[in-house]
Amino acid sequence: MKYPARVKLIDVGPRDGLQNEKQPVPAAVKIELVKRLQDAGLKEIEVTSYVSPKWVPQMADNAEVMAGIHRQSGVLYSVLTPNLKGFEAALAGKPDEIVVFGAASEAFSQKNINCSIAESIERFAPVVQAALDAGIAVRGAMSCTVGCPYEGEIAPEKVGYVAGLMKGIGVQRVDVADTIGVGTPIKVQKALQATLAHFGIDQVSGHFHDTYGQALSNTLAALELGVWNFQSSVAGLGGCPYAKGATGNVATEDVVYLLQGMGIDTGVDLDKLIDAGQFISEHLGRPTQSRVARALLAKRAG
Ligand SMILES: CC(C)(COP(=O)([O-])OP(=O)([O-])OC[C@H]1O[C@@H](n2cnc3c(N)ncnc32)[C@H](O)[C@@H]1OP(=O)([O-])[O-])[C@@H](O)C(=O)NCCC(=O)NCCSC(=O)C[C@@](C)(O)CC(=O)[O-]
Repeated sequence: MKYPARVKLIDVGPRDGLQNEKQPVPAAVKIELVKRLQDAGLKEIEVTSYVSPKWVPQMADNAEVMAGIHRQSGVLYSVLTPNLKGFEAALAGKPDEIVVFGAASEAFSQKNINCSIAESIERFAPVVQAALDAGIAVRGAMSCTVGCPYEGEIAPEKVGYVAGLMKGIGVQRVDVADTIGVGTPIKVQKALQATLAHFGIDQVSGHFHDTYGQALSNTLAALELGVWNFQSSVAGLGGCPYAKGATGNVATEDVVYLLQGMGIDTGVDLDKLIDAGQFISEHLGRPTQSRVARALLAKRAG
C-alpha cells in the first residue's frame, strides 16, 4: 500500500473542541492555545466561529480571540461563518479562510443551522462569493457524512449530492465529517469517494470524531485513498452541541503518533503538542482524551 508522504493537520481544537464547553473559557486561554499549537508546528488552526451567541455562547468572544492571536507567517487561521452576518463580522478579524458548514442530513441541517440543505446552500452562495472577492479562501464542512443522530445511516449518494452543491457555489475544498463518530473504514471510504467525484484529492479532508473509537482506523482508510488533509483536535477536545453524545474529534496527538510511526511527515513536534494539550486540559480541569498523550506523560513522569 502506498501512503501519502506527508499529511497536513488542521487543528480544530480552539473552535470545534471548545464550542461545547459549558464553563466559559477565557479568550486569553484560547489565544494561548492557538499560540501553543502553532509553536508545535500546526500550519492550520480553526480558531473560532461567527455564529449566533444564543446558539453557541462559547464562541461569543470570536472578535477578541481573532484580535489577540499571535499570527505566524505560514500558518492559516480559519473561522466558521454560517451566513453573511457572520462573514461580515468575521472580516475585522482578517481570517485566511472562512468555513461554510452544511450537512448531508436534512435533520441535522435543521438542528444545527435552522434551515434545509437547499436553503443552506442558498445562504452560503453569497458568503462564498464575498469571501472569494475579498481574497479569502473558502472551505466547506459537510457534517453527518456517515451517520446522523436523527436520521441514522447516511447514503454516500447524499454526501456526493452535497459535495456537488458545495462545488457548484465555488467552495474550494471540503471536509468529510463523521460528526458522531459512527463510521467504520469502508463506510468512510464510500463517503470520501462520493466527495472525490466532485473535488480533487488535495481538496478533501477527513474530519473524524472518535465516539466509537474508530477515528484512527478511519484515518488509515482515508490515507489508503490518498487523502492527506485531516482535522483533529488537540487533547481530543470537543463534541457538537447539536449531536448529543458525540465526543471530541480524534486527538491530534494520536494522529501525529500514527503518522510518525508510518514515516509520514506532519511537521508537528509531538512533545510540544502534548504540552499544548496539557495546557488546555489543565485549564478545563480534566485529563486529556489523547491515549498517546496519556502514555507519553506517564513515561515522562517516570
Ligand atoms: C446559523 C444560525 C445563525 C441561524 O439561526 P437563525 O435563528 O435561523 O438566524 P436568523 O437569521 O433568523 O437570526 C436570528 C438571530 O440570530 C442573529 N444571528 C444570525 N446570524 C448570526 C451570526 N452569524 N452571528 C451572530 N448572530 C447571528 C440574528 O441577528 C438574530 O438576532 P436577534 O434579532 O434575535 O437578536 C444559527 O443556527 C447558528 O448560529 N447556529 C450555530 C451552529 C453551530 O455553530 N454549530 C456548531 C458548528 S458546526 C460543527 O461543529 C460541525 C463541524 C463543522 O465541526 C463538522 C462536524 O463534525 O460535523
